[in-house]
Formats: sequence, C-alpha cells, structure tokens
Amino acid sequence: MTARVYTIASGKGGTGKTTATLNLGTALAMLGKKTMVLDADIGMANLGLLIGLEKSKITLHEVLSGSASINEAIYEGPAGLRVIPSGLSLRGFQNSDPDRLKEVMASAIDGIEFLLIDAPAGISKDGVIPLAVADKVILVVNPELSSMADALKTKALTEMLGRSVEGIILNRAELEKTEINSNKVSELLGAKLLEIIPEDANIRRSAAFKTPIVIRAPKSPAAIAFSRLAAQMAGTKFQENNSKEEKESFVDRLARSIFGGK
Ligand SMILES: Nc1ncnc2c1ncn2[C@@H]1O[C@H](COP(=O)(O)OP(=O)(O)OP(=O)(O)O)[C@@H](O)[C@H]1O
Repeated sequence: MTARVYTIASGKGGTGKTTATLNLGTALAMLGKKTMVLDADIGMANLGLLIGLEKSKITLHEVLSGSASINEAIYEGPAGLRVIPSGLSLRGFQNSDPDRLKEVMASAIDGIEFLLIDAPAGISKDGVIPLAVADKVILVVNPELSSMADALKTKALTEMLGRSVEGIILNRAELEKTEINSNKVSELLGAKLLEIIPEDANIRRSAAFKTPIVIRAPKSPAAIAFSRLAAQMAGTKFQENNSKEEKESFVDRLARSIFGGK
C-alpha cells in the first residue's frame, strides 16, 4: 500500500495550515484511514502543541539529524492519528534535501494510507522540501489579497518543482475585512476550491482543550467542512444528512420541551 502524500501549504503565515492538517488528518483517521501527520513547520512546532505533545523530546529534528530513529518520533494522536512533531530548531531539516526527507518518510509510512505534511509559511529553502516531497499540494488561504498573492507564489514554486496543486481550502471565509469574494478564489489561483471553512470560535476553543474541532465540536460548521473534505479525499460518502437529522431532532426536542406536544 502506498501512502498518498499531501503537503498543506499557504505562502502567508497564519492562514490555518496547522488547523487544517490536524483536522483533516483526524477526520481521515475517524473514517478508518491509516493516517499520519508530519509537522515540517520549522521553528513553530505547533501541531504537537495542539494535541498536548509539548513534552515530546524526540521530533523530526532528531530524526533528520541522525540522533533518533523515525519510530521514536511517532506519537499517537486523536482517533489513532499518527503524529510526527517538529522541533523548535530544525537545523537538521535545513541542511537536509528532499531525498533525505523522502528516505525518512519511506520508512515511516509503511502501511499508512494518507500522510499530511504541515509546511512552513513563506518561500524559503525550508518551504521547498515539503513541497518537493508531496504527491499533491493543498493551499490554505484566507480571503485577503496578501494571502492570495503569497499562495500564487507557492503554487508557482510547486509547479516549478514538478508537483501539482490539488486545490484550495478557503479558511476564515467570513473574516471581517473580506477582500476577496469566495467565488473568485478558484479563478484567481487557477485551482479547484476544495472547501470553505468558516470563521469558527470552536477552533480556538479546541486548541485550548488540545482536541481537534472534528472531535470536540463535530457538528460545528468548521468541523463539518473539514469532515466533508476528508470524506472526499478518502473517496467515501459524507454523512451530512445524519448531522442535519440530529440537529433537527435537537430543535424538535427543544421545541417540545418549551411548547409541549409533538
Ligand atoms: N476558521 C477559523 N476560525 C477561527 N480561528 C481560526 C480558524 N482557522 C485558524 N484559526 C486560528 O488562527 C490561528 C492560526 O491558525 P494556524 O496555526 O492553523 O495557522 P498556520 O497557517 O499553521 O500558522 P503558521 O504560519 O504560524 O504556521 C490559530 O490561533 C487558529 O486557532
């Protein structure tokens, strides 16, 4: 079985790459897919923190610098998701080349169906490696001109590396100062709009509780959007009707408790 490798990139920082990587990874794991997430966001190391791995001593850094084996850097995350956290200083990664990361990945992904890589922001040598090892790149953008412009650069770099962009996740679609209409995103970036994730306070709350939103608030709009995209990636049918039915029956129950009757 060969893993499908998706690199989650952006261009501009803070667009929601880590949030998307963790939630898509968790949602795929919840669908029964053997999934691993790898944090290649050098220096930030946020992915591990989002699931409470702050004390993890062995990270991708130690693996790439040769002081630990890959198996020592794999941690169990939510829903059986496998997580390789990044270190705070990844000199080993910066001195590495795509083939070295590929080698490390190859030994880690035996039996894995999906590998999602959280890429660093910006166009730098650190950012090139995660793009170069991907089968497909997913761009996470916000509805702002600066985010679109930086994503365009990342898309160009991806294509220069001979890789291709699978599509776009438009995150925080209702930011107050929305500069870009969501209908325009696909046209502007020349790639398919995969999913629109709304601004959702549950995302920050989930981060505080160190539990991905797809587990902590599965019926929230952002969690539904992540789960729908994961189902699409996994080639399974998204059970949207179920969540609607549950929502409706809750409303019915509430109405009954207030007004009585049926
Ligand atoms: N849809 C959303 N609604 C509300 N808050 C969000 C949403 N998406 C992300 N956030 C918040 O925005 C912040 C940045 O998100 P995240 O860390 O996922 O971005 P990033 O692209 O990985 O950042 P960096 O470039 O620093 O690695 C976090 O505090 C996160 O909780």
